[in-house]
Amino acid sequence: MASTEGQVITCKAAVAYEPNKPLVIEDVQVAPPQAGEVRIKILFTALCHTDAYTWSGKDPEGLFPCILGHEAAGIVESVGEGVSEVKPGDHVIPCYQAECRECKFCKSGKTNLCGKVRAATGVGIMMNDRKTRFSINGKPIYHFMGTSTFSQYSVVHDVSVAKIDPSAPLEKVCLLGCGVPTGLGAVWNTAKVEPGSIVAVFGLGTVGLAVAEGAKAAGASRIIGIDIDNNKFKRAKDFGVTEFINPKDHEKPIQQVIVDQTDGGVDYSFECIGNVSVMRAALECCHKGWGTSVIVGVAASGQEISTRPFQLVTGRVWKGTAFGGFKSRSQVPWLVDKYMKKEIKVDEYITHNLTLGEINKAFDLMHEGGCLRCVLTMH
Ligand SMILES: NC(=O)c1ccc[n+]([C@@H]2O[C@H](COP(=O)([O-])OP(=O)(O)OC[C@H]3O[C@@H](n4cnc5c(N)ncnc54)[C@H](O)[C@@H]3O)[C@@H](O)[C@H]2O)c1
Ligand SMILES: CCCCCCO
Ligand SMILES: [Zn+2]
Ligand SMILES: [Zn+2]
Repeated sequence: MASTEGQVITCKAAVAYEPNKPLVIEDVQVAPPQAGEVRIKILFTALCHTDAYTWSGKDPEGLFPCILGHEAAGIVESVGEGVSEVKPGDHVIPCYQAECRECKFCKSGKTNLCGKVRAATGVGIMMNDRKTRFSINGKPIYHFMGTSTFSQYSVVHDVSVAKIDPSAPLEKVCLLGCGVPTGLGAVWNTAKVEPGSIVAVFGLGTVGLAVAEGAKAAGASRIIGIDIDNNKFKRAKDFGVTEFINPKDHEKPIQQVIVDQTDGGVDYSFECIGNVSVMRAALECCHKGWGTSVIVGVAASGQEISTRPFQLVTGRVWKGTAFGGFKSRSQVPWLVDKYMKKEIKVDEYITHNLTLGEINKAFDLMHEGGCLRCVLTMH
């Protein structure tokens, strides 16, 4: 039993007090887990663009002050009443996409979404008492996405914790908390790309590269990478991209360029940016009759997509994905096992390693073209 069980833990955390203001490393109090909750010692966390999106203030669900972070790995410190699937000492990955296995969503067999704790995680609190477990000298600090991994300790719902192989390197598999599974799953679960398919990937960041890796594993015959930064192509080839198009090199709309180069359009396309104009292009570069476009990027609140209805009437399919359609508690352990068997990449997505104290520098790096994922050591 941890000596801290049942105690308030004071630890370091990066607090977002206001949109776009630097994160502040503070001594934060983390209350013990209540019923159905798990307190995790976060050892490693990566940064994702969705953290930056909320930090920017453009996310209506963004509440301040809060502790961001949702792509991490750690060890269970203590559990609340009724928690049976994890115990202190277990190696875990916190999951912003919960999996209760009891709600209408979990039982539908049609989605990886789960409704059990969303009403709380969407407003930065915990289900049990609708309060936060974080505070600074008595002042509450909101949770984020039910994970808040930019803290040395965090409290999450038990349905949002995936128990993983304890031999897996936490400084690597923390990436299996968001971006990499999202890209792989967009291909394997959401689109179900078949061997021989022609695939277009818009945006060659971590998510887009994971889409390319997933498409290669699915046997795609061509994987066309589209990015406005030419420097992305060289590295993208290592992930499976076979051709590269920079929209800036063409007068014609990018969807027309792709249609012309693929005898009528691609079988599958993936938007991995969060740009609603590109989402339209990604749909319209798909083949008439069957082409399917998957929206992965997170667009700013209030943004809307548009196309001519005839694009869909003539057979194109427009869909989206959250966490790549993976059921978190069930499939994150499977992804960790695939990594351990060298069947999927993780190391290759990590371009920088910093410490919690350097988190603002890490966010600056994230906005630089050369950064895919930066992993922070939390202790
Ligand atoms: N749906 C989900 O579950 C989920 C999960 C993780 C991330 N996301 C979202 O996916 C998106 C991508 O994440 P990421 O970490 O790979 O981001 P990233 O910023 O690292 O990559 C985006 C890439 O798009 C390129 N780009 C920008 N504008 C472009 C344009 N107009 N045309 C072509 N290329 C363009 C950039 O050069 C960059 O290479 C983000 O919006 C993120 O919030 C969604
Ligand atoms: C729930 C869909 C969006 C999650 C984005 C995580 O980066
Ligand atoms: Zn993310
Ligand atoms: Zn559920």
